[in-house]
Amino acid sequence: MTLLKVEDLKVHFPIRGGILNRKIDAIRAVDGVNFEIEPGETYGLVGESGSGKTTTGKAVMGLNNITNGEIYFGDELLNKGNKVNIRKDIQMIFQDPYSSLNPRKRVIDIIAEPLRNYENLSKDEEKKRVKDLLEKVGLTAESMLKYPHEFSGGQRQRIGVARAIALEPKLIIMDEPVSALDVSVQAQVLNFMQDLQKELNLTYLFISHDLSVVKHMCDRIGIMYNGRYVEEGTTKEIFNDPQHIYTKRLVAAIPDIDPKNRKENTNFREQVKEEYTNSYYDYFDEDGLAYQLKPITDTHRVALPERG
Ligand SMILES: Nc1ncnc2c1ncn2[C@@H]1O[C@H](COP(=O)(O)OP(=O)(O)OP(=O)(O)O)[C@@H](O)[C@H]1O
Repeated sequence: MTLLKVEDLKVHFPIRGGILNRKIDAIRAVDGVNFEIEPGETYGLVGESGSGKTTTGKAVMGLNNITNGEIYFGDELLNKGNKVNIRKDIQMIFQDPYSSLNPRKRVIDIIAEPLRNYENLSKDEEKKRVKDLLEKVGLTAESMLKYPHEFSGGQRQRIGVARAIALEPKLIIMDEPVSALDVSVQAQVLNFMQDLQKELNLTYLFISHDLSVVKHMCDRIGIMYNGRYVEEGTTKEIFNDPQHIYTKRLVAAIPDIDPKNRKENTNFREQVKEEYTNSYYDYFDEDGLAYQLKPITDTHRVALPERG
């Protein structure tokens, strides 16, 4: 059964003004988004800053009121109207381990917090659980008594992961989990998250602006632009056969790693540049918004205008 199903999700934030502070307009942060995530997969949500990725993740987590739509977790509808129920099966890891861990709390209190909210453990049981969680993320039991500033960035992200897995969730939403880390540490943390996924049967919603990271991590990818999807497909479809000009631009901007493909990539880049200059606006409606997605294979959907 599908683990997460998001149907026609809209999250609009009111813009207020005038002397009566009335709602005069709205920021359409998420504007009609549909996607499904299967158990065990890593689903990437990609787009530039402001495209609505974080707002989508927070809506699924129940951290935002929603304006419209339905969010299903398995066969359970999570939202009643605009309020989304918080589930312990869904946890979120944030971008910046420096600011998402309370600097005044010791690691034991940080990791035990969700346990204290949901489970009634004795002090000894709690200590044992925290020790096991620390071991699972590759940290020693002594870490328990330390404060976040005593750890490196990569270690802090591991503490965040230990807290996120404390309640044995099924789905983890990761919002730019490695963007704040040194490049040398990023691969280490990503590989560790992949290992953990296999070990604990986790499903990931992986939010990122970095396509090379997403390529490494994800099975399927949704590309967002301005609150809407422009394309969705398997990682192979998105990277080998991008259809929307916005996706093509993102893919063309990835630096060459393999010198064998350099000529091919330069040709692709030139082609995309030309298409961008000549036909960019054909890909959007008169308000500059993406069209409805249409399937071109069983797994690949693209926001292209009606032709003919
Ligand atoms: N609480 C809020 N109130 C008003 N506007 C908001 C709020 N949260 C987000 N927005 C706006 O919604 C839009 C989408 O923001 P969002 O953070 O979801 O984008 P993003 O793709 O995750 O970008 P980033 O990677 O920079 O976080 C932006 O225009 C943002 O300013």
